Amino acid sequence: MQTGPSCCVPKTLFSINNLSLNYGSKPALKNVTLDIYAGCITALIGPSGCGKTSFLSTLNRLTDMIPDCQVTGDIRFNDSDLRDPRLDVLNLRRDIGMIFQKPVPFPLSIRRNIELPLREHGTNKSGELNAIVQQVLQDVGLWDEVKDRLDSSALALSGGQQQRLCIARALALQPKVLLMDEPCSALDPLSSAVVEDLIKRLQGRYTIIIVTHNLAQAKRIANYAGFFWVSERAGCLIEFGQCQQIFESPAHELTAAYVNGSRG
Ligand SMILES: Nc1ncnc2c1ncn2[C@@H]1O[C@H](COP(=O)(O)OP(=O)(O)OP(=O)(O)O)[C@@H](O)[C@H]1O
Repeated sequence: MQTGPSCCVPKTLFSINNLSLNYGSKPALKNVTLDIYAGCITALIGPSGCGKTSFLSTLNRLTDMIPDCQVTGDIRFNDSDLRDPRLDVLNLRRDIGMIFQKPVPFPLSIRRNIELPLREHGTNKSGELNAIVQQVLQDVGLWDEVKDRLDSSALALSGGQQQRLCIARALALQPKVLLMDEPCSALDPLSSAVVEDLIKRLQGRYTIIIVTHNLAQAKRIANYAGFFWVSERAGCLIEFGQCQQIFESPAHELTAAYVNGSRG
């Protein structure tokens, strides 16, 4: 099986130090420290409940919206304090888009799905909107499939097409980062392969952090991988490194057991 390419010169985009997260009194993440490199695909792997989604949600401050969720530790993004309470969170989420497991198009036309966030961020000229709609649909390989029905409901698209539309909608805002939470797991195998190919093509232009339970997929597309585990009832990062190293010569025995299928 092919392993993901390694990034040439790693340049830190997120620097995360001693990140912990509690839901009320229940710890979900404990002392997570790692760097995420610009332009690379980083896969987060590990068994259910080890805090991968919680970790992802701290990176665009979605955790702010969860009552009783407390985050401690340091997250630097582009050398700025991402946890600074004065930070403009709307702008942060423009820079750091999120794609969810289940595609969530708005119940609007294909065109309006992409235009809506653009209009919210101040782009209103129809020529500019049309150009962006075409560009991002081409970027996700959907243009030829939908160019004759841009004003039809997005809900009539297949699951895989809906997921590519959601990625196009995120790309329209010209993010630096895409956070992807199991973006293929709700799709049939063919659609999943199409979305996976798309993610691979986006590597280099965007920094991508993807949570996946599909180890073969992580191995195929990621440059770096982080392995999470539950230890003393909280999620923790056991090992982080180049994808090939994590899968072929893991330093930790738990990582080896997980990637070889004997644990998790
Ligand atoms: N909003 C919440 N309130 C309370 N507990 C939560 C909340 N979200 C997650 N948890 C708990 O935090 C822990 C980590 O959950 P999280 O979803 O981050 O793990 P995960 O590794 O992404 O799991 P999965 O692979 O199943 O999606 C789990 O024990 C979960 O039950």
